[in-house]
Amino acid sequence: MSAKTLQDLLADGVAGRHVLVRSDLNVPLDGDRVTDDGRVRASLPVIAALTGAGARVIVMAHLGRPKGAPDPQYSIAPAADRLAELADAPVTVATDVVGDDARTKAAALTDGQVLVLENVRFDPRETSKDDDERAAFAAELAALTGEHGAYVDDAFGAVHRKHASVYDIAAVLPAYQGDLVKTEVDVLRRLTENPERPYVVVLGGSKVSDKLAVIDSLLGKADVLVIGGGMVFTFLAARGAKVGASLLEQDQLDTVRGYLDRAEQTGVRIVLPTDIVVAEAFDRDAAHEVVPADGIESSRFGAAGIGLDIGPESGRAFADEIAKARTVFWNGPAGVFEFDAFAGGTKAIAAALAAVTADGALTVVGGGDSAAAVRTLGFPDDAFSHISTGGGASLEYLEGKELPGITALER
Ligand SMILES: Nc1ncnc2c1ncn2[C@@H]1O[C@H](COP(=O)(O)OP(=O)(O)O)[C@@H](O)[C@H]1O
Ligand SMILES: O=C(OP(=O)(O)O)[C@H](O)COP(=O)(O)O
Repeated sequence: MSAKTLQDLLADGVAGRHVLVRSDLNVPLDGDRVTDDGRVRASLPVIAALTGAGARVIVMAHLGRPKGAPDPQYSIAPAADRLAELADAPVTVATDVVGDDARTKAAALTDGQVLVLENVRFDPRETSKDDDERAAFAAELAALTGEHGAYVDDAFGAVHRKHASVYDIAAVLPAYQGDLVKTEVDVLRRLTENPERPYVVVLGGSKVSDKLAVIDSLLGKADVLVIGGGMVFTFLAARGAKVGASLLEQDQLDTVRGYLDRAEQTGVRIVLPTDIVVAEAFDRDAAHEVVPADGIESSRFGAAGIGLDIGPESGRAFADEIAKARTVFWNGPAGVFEFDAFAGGTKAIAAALAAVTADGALTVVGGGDSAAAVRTLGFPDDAFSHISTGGGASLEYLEGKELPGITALER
């Protein structure tokens, strides 16, 4: 069965009804300053369509990965405040998720107003592996909508999560797909259905354990896998290099060796960096130097050195690969781009992607931080064919995996 859409909900009529909208407001912060508001902006059209039709909108979203309890550094408030600045409708913010404040403010909503709940991950049941716990939390979220509530999933970046506010809630309330999810899926479908070749996938970032598994399936789909970011060190270590204090998934070494072997057998090229920018510490002003990728511990920082970017030679080699592509998907910055000294690799990739886009290739940049990276490095959104709000979600879609947030709507 195909999912009902926002248009179906609008046609049913929403005036006076409470509508729970799951948005992805997981924005990068510097203290309580939003450094890239792309996800907030992407969530606005659905909220505006609903408020414009007289709905009482309750937005639920997560921010970061708190440990299932309130934690001020992960408060949704900065993202919600940004939403309040950008939205055409009046926006209030609750100080809890399903507690007294949320219930009181939800009940007080009038037509066309918006309430943003505190970070849904402040409640441990949101991400629980226990179906009953998640269902109980979903029921409490649904109860905020009173009698004729509805649910809209517009959080593309979180559709790969089997969480209460993404998955279980769709079994409690009439559920509809938001336009953002629909648009994202429509673009990604073009990458899975007969992509023009060469098809290059560029991976990086820090959610290494989440994203390593994707490589297995991409080996059957892409022609070239270009790997940078925190993911690189598990590959370098799998080939026998010492990686100092860099990010390393020790228990994935055998898996990665398997990927390298399979790539060789199947003729897919895995392109790894040949040089690395190694730093004394994970810090904006840390001393740093460029060393060969197989000699990370040969820097003056020895085994304490941390690889925070690919080196300039690797940046050029990655750009060359991208220049030959007709289809490119990129998720995950090549280095810690938030610090100028370690943004070179990400910049080289972004520039190569922009050039090949201008040359007619289909290019998709996916992920909260990847999108933030290209914007903070000064690339306009139209330098790429599409900037997706979801990194892990896009990758799992490209893998052909079932996405709980999408199947829940099709039930
Ligand atoms: N070598 C590295 N070591 C540690 N962190 C890294 C490294 N390279 C990139 N990163 C970090 O990865 C983060 C983004 O990763 P991720 O969340 O996986 O990407 P996205 O949000 O685009 O899916 C950035 O904050 C960046 O600083
Ligand atoms: O930032 C997100 O994903 P992304 O970094 O893969 O783009 C989404 O908000 C999901 O967050 P999560 O990976 O903590 O579940």
